[in-house]
Amino acid sequence: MPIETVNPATGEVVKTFTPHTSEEVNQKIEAAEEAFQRWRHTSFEERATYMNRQAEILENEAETYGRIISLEMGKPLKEAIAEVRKCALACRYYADNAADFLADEEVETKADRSLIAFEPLGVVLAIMPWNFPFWQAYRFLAPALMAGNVGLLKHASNVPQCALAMEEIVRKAGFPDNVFQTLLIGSKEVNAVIEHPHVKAVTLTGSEGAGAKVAEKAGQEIKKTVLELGGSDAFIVLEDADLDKAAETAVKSRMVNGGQSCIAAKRFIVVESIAEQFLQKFRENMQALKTGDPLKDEIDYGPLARVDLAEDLEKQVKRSVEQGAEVVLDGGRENKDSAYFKPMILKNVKPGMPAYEEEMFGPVAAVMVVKDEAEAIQVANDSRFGLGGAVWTQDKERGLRVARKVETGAMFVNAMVASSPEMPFGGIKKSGYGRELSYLGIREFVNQKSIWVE
Ligand SMILES: O=CCCC(=O)O
Repeated sequence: MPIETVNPATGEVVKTFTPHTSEEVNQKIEAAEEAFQRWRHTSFEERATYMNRQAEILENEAETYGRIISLEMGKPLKEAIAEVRKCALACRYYADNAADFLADEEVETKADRSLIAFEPLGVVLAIMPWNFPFWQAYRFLAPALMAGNVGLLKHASNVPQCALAMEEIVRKAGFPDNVFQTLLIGSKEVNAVIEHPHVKAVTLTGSEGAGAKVAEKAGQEIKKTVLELGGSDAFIVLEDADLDKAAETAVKSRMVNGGQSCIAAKRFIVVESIAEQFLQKFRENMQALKTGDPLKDEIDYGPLARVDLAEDLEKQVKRSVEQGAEVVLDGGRENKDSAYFKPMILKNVKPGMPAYEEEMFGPVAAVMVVKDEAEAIQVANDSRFGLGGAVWTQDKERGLRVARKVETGAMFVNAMVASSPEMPFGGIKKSGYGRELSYLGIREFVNQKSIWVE
């Protein structure tokens, strides 16, 4: 795919970029390694100073960067601004806590002294997606730099301006040269970067296919990976749920980022005694959403990020309907050249249908009616994915019990799944492995070293 900015709202090619040559990439890797040899010896205080300055830049210029996000991938400007502000939170969180998270841990053994030290690994490659082009990169960047690592970003080909903007923000914040650089390369060039001896680890957020390829290559090179892949989160509505709140949140959770979020609710598993009531509210709320120009304040969702993504979603819906899914809210695309896709709700979604088995990365909700809590848990777990999920019940203890039985990296009771700097983020099954955010995230790319003194 060419590296270019295409405005998904209009289809206009706004700017094209010349990819870095392999020689340029090698120079950047060498420069990253040189930067690492100095950066690893800086204090947490010094790193935190730059990180906090970076947070200020993100907060003060949230609209400027938000506009780049909206231009490149089509999310409403207000959501893009919120995304940039969330990055500032992650910067401040790790600026405040990294020293504690990575402090030596004394351990009682028969030695005179034994401890676990956490030391940076070196150059880490981050392969990031277009859906939250700032947030996904920052949740790597903030802990990685605070730990004393340096970063190389290979961003999705449709968000080069976002990638370059982040490099610029790091520079403006005063970080030393080359601690964070963007590589303008295609996915074919990634293997050579992973192979490079200076590159010590890889983190990828993206598709299952991309994750498998990167993990395979990194495995050959014996390099650590963290993979944050797809999700098909269950949204379980039990008979004692607050249905108004559940239906309102169901829409928010399906439509977050225009439906293009790995942790968006995708499978709505509803107990039969309240299914019709829930569905009616869900449908009404979904129908009320407004679309249009991403830069307009009054819209709720913009276009999908690319026309081919809208085409793929359309095909998944078509195949599901051919196999018996019932359309209870009709939507989809108005013309074949458009990336706009109106929300849809499908009912009677059954095993074997794309809406049941695959991730639907756009505004299509799959509804499954079940007889009780036990069947809801069974259906929720009948998925290749295991990223997040939600359960709705007014009995919090029951919610907690159900949450423990659903096989995912995160469960939310009476709330939509969302990431926050304090809580670990990541999945199980085909949703990947490893964790981002929290103290667990910063410990992924460090040498957890045992030191024994007699
Ligand atoms: O697409 C997945 C990440 C979404 C988020 O962290 O809010």
